Amino acid sequence: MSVPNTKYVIGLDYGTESCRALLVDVTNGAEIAAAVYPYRHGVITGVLPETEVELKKDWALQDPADYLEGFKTVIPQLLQKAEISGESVIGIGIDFTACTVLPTLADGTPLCFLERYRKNPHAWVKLWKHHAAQPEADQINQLAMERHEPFLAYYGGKISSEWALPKLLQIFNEAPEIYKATARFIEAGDWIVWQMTGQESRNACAAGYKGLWTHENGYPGSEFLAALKPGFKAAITDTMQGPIIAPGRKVGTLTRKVAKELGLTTEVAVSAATIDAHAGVPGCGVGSPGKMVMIMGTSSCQMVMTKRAHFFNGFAGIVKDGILPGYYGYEYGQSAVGDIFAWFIENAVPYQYYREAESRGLGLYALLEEKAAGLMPGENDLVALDWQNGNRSILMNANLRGVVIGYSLRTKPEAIYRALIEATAFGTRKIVETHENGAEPIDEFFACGGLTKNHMLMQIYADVLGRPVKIASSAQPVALGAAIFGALAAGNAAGGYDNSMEAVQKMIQPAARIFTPNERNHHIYQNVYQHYLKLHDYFGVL
Ligand SMILES: Nc1ncnc2c1ncn2[C@@H]1O[C@H](COP(=O)(O)OP(=O)(O)O)[C@@H](O)[C@H]1O
Ligand SMILES: O=C(CO)[C@H](O)[C@H](O)COP(=O)(O)O
Repeated sequence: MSVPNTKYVIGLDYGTESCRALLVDVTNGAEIAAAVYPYRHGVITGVLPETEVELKKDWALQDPADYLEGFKTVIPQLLQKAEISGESVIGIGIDFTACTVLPTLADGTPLCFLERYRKNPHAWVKLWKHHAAQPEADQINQLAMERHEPFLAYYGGKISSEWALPKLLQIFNEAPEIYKATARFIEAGDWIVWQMTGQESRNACAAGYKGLWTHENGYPGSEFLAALKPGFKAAITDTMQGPIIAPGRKVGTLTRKVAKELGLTTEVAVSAATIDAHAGVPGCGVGSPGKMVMIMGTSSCQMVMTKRAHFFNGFAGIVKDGILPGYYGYEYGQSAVGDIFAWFIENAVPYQYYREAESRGLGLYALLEEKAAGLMPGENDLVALDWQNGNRSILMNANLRGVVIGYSLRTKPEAIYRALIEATAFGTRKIVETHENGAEPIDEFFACGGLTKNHMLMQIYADVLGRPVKIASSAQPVALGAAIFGALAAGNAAGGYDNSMEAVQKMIQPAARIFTPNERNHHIYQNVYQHYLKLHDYFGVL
């Protein structure tokens, strides 16, 4: 039951596999209720739903109907679970995976909702992990280097095939009729805000990290676009324009129709969207520079803020005020982490392990964690590269692939599983060293995301980094970070906040657990990491 006069905010975290929601007491960040909506169509690969249309390799799509069903399912569930009335909700914040983009008509109707386009894969949402636009990214990088385009420096010297412009250029190259019908090419986070408020916006976070927009220079000019492809020169001005609004700023309030459908009022302020990883920073209680937040899920992102801008190769993006206002936000990433472990479980575990797990009432993750925890660092004699879905940071090349060396006839599945986990930790260490060499020292590490429930994995990360890793107090820190942006959009007058630092201090509890490095293990990993670096430098130049 609600406490009289308590005000609440809602955080919506649209991850790769599901929409997670929190109802939060705005005065202290207490998590009153939680709800999850697994996407009905999940990640679309292989075949387009309800058709026989086959998708090529490296394609990854989603159905925007799942996103609508997401908030329409979880928000009423929150109110019901908390037994509160909608009148006490003052704000909503939304974080979304990015660059997850869709083509729509001028009124926001997704092209894949229209019968005439539904069978064309280019009419659907291109999920952040859609890597089929690598040739377009290669062309953009090559031309930008030749023309000394200023935007390249803001992406560490190379943009990813995951970003918006390669994906739009792929549509232009492969589906002219879809490109012609595209009035808006919009981030899914901004599209959801649009559906809720009727107001179109482009959040400064995704525009900066994924859309080639910079505070200093705006979007790349039409000359550059025309040099890419003559008919492409108006691509950005035609489809990606819209007011650039920083996360935490109010875009609008719920429309009457949406408010009624959700059981909320039309007074509810909706913040500009942000990227899921970036919401994890305030959600972990970080509001100042020099602290790296690792958001560890299907993929991983490593976020850190600095007082001033440093330009060097290897980061995925730098945006002024991109994470929180007043600082430069750096983003790094690993395109596959949890995905690697899911792939291993689905493809490389013998049936005896499934039978053992079933007979003991364990999940496969738990069984593998138990067996792999029994191995000492280095005992598996294996070294791996974590590139099953390419390398985002620091090499920015989606064509790279995974490597495991050291197999013997004695190699067991748990040894391989542990080597894959160690490889993702080495990949994170390479990112940390690149940032500290190019920018400023990192004095604290925080982690959140689905992988933090694997304590063996978290201990390996602490041992490989040689640094303590603090685990977020919240079970859903990304959604909590989104709720903070909802409180900022509502503002102090409505019971929220006007200052992000105050919101973080009031709404976030101290870390739930700290994994501290085991010195002996760290010493062993120092040697194994040298082998990782040799593989990294040898195979990283594909
Ligand atoms: N115990 C575990 N150990 C390792 N990986 C796990 C474990 N549990 C889930 N995963 C992986 O975590 C990923 C989901 O992460 P999560 O943060 O929950 O979702 P999302 O990436 O959609 O935000 C999946 O790739 C899954 O394979
Ligand atoms: O590139 C991104 C952030 O900048 C994607 O949003 C992120 O990699 C996807 O996160 P998750 O794997 O946890 O869904």
